[in-house]
Amino acid sequence: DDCVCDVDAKYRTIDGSCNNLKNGKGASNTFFKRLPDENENNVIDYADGIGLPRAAKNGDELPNARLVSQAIMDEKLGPPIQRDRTSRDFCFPLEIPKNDTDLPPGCINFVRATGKLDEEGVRQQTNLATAFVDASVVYGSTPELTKLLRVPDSYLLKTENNLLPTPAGVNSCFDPVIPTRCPVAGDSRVAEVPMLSVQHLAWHREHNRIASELRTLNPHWKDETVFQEARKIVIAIFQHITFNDFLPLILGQAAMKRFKLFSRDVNEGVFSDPYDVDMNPQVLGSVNVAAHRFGHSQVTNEQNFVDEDCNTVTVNKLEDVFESPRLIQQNCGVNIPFIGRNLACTASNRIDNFFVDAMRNRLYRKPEPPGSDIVARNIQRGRDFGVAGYNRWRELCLLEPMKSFDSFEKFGKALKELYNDIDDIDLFVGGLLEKEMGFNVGPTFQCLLGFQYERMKQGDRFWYERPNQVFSFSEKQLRSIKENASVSKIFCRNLGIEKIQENMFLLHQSKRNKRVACNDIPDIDLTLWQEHY
Ligand code: HEM
Ligand SMILES: [Ca+2]
Repeated sequence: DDCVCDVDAKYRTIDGSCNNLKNGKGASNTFFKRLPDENENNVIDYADGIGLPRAAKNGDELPNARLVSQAIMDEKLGPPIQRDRTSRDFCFPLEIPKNDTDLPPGCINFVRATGKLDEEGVRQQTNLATAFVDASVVYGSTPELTKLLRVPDSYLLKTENNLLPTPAGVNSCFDPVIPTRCPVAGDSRVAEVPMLSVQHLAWHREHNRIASELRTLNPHWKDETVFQEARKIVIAIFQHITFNDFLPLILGQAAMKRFKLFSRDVNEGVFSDPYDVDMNPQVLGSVNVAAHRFGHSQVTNEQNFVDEDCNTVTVNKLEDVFESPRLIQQNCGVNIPFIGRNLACTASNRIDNFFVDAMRNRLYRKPEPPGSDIVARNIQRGRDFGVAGYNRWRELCLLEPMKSFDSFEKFGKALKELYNDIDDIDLFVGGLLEKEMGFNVGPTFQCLLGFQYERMKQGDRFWYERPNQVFSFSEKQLRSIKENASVSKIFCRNLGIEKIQENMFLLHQSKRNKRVACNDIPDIDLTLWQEHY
C-alpha cells in the first residue's frame, strides 16, 4: 500500500500495517495463513472442504477430544516427576463422555473461533495480533488499545500505584481487588494467571524506565519521540531475547541453524540484513492451534510465592487463580516479587504428552465449574480451524509419515482404539508424542515453529539488526543491545527482586548460571541515545 504508507517511517505502526510495502502482510486483524502444498493449493482439511470441522478420512466423526485427552495426556500416565530441569457454526460441543473419571458428564463450553469466508468461500480465522515479534504484548495490536494504555500527551504507559492500569469497562477477569478493576496490557490475556501478569508488568515498567531515562538525556525531544524511541529499544530487546535466549531452548541448536534464527554474533559484526520483501510473516493456523501450544505441557500445578532464597513461602494452586488478578493486586502489589521469583526459581514441566490436572481437568473451574480441559480444547480447536492431521504435516515437513500405530510405542494401542486411521491423528496429539524429543519440541513442531519464526524474522522490515535504514540503530547502540539485552535484568529490576541467575530461562546453578545481584547484571548503555547538537 504505497499510497497510504509512509515509506520513510522511523517507527513501526502499532497494528503491523505498512511493515511490508509490497504484499502488506502481517498486520493485526487479518487471516491466519494456510500453507500452500506442492501444487500451490492451500492445505485445508474441513469435513466439507469449506468450513465444517475436520472429520475422519472415512467421513465419520473424529474421536471425542476429551477421550483422546484422557487416554493420552493425563499426567498420571506419565512418570511421577515431570520436571526438567451456529448450531454447528457457533457451537461445536465438546462432550464429556459418560464414564469420565474426572469430570461430570455433559458439555464443555466450546465456541468455534469466529470464521469469515475468503474469496473462495472457505472459512478462515482472524489473528487479532500482529504477526511480528514487535512487543505488541506491551503496546497492543490496535491504535485504540495503545491509546488506552498510554498516558495522554506523554512518553509513559499508564500505571496505577505503579501497577498495570485498570480502566473502567474492562471486565475480562475474575475476582479483582475492589475498588481496583481488571488490569490491561497489550494482550487481553494479561490476567490469565499471576505469573503471566507479572511478565506484562515487568515489560510495562521497563518501557517507562527507558522512556524516563531518554527524557532526561534528551530534554529537547518531543514526548512522542521519547515514547517511540523507548518502544523501539523495548522491541529490539524483545527480538534479541526471543531469538537468541528463548527459541534455542525450545527448538534446539540444529533447528536454530537450519532456519537461520540466531542473530549475527557480535564478534562477527553487529549489523545483519535478513529482510526479504517476499517473505510472508503471517502466522500459520497450524502453529496457532498446535505447535505453539507446546507451552501448555510446561505449565505446573502451582503458582507459589517464593522468597529470596528460592523457598516456597505460600502455595497457590493454579486451579484457584485462573483469570484472577487478586494475588498481584492485593496490598498494592506486595506479592509481585514473590511471584516474579517463582518464574526465576522454579522449573517448568517437560514438553511432552503429559499435562497437569489444573490445565487438563480444572481449567477455569473458577468461575465456571466443573472446569475445562486445555488438551481437549486444543484438539477441538485444530478441527475447528480445519487444520490437517498430523501425518499431513509430517509430509509437508519432509518427514516420513507414520505408517503404523505401533510407531507411537507406548501410546500406539490407545491411539489405535481411538482413531480409525493413522492419518486421522490430530496435529497437537502426534506432535507431542514424538519420542525423539526430550528437552525440546519434536521434529514436526521444530519444523513448524522454525518455519514460522524464520518468516517473522525475514519478513520484518523493521528487524532490529538491519543497517542503513532511517530506523537503523547506530553501530554502538546495536552492539550495546546485543551484548546486554537480558531477560534476567528486566525481570529482576522491575519486579522488586534482589538476586537472580544470569539466564532466567535456565535454572540457577552454582557454576554455570550463578545467582547475582540485579545491579551486577550488565545493562544497555542508554547514554548512547543522547543526542548532542
Ligand atoms: C497457565 C498458563 C496458561 C493457560 C491457563 C493457558 C490457557 C489457554 C487457553 C484457555 C487457550 C484457548 C484454548 C482454545 O479454546 O482454543 C489458550 C490458547 C493458546 N495458548 Fe495458552 N495457556 C497458558 C500458557 C501458555 C503457554 C506457556 C504457551 C506457549 C508457550 C501458550 C500458547 C498458547 C497459544 C499459541 C494459544 C492460541 C492463542 C490464540 O489463538 O489466541 N499458552 N491458552
Ligand atoms: Ca508436560
